[in-house]
Amino acid sequence: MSTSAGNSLRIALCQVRVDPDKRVALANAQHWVERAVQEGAKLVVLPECFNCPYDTSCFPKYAEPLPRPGTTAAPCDTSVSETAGVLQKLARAHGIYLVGGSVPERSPDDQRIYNTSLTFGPGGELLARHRKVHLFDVDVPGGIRFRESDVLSAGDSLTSFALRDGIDSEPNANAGLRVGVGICYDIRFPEMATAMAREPHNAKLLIYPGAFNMTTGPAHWELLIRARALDNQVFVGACSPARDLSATYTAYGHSMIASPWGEVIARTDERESLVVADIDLNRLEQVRNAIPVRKQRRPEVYNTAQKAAENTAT
Ligand SMILES: O=C(O)CCC(=O)C(=O)O
Repeated sequence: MSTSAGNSLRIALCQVRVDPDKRVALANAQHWVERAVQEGAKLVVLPECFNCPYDTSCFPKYAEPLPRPGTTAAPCDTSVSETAGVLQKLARAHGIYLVGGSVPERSPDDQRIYNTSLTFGPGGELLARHRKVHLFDVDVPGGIRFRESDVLSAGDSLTSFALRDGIDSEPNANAGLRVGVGICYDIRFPEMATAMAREPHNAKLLIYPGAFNMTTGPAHWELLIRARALDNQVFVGACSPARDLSATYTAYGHSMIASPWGEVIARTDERESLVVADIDLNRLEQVRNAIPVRKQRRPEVYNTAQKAAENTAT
């Protein structure tokens, strides 16, 4: 069966276990990406911090300098970034789009550390680099306290990439489809998803490598994924690490994909596993035509600062 035919694209989320040994974690990620390829996936996703324990004390130690888009026509220098080299090789060997979860990045420019996602295309080209925009600084009494900003710096831009023609030398009906990328806590910010779903990005699929926890996961993970899908009428895929009770931070798991109708079309539990779904763009158009909220917006009403000024003036 063709998996990028018609108006449909097969995507897979790899809910992998993160081993504290980076080499083992990379080998395990490779194993699961290859399983996703066997399932016919053309766009494959890894979770947040898939090569490093999600722990601020680990980020500086695991951080690598990463390439920027436009600088990797040649193979990534694996002596500089082992992780980028592995991701690039996998994308090229299998002719897939690979959203490489996220990893701690040490910027060669300012030595700051970012939580960064690299996306490679089917030719091994680096298509996108997203630095997490919203850092996870929270304090939930009796639940979880975490402060990414103790060691991480925040990115300052939105990220999307487009699928090109000719995956596997087949004409790709999804050429031009734009995919937006955010990282974990970024999903809590509706304006960010909406900005990616509007021009000039016009993303129809939003991907969030994430690692919710045992306090906020059960409460908010599915709700946020479905909400971002429904309010923007887009597909949303959110990919978590598998739950590991021996880790200092226990990931919730439950990677899932939601449709523009706001329903979950594929999901898993907390174990190491794959989530596979066909993203049907005809379905997206049906939803947008049936309930045309994107055309019915009234931004002039929502601009409350301007409204207040107008009311004062009259
Ligand atoms: O928003 C949440 O509850 C979890 C966010 C998180 O774990 C992260 O940003 O890494």
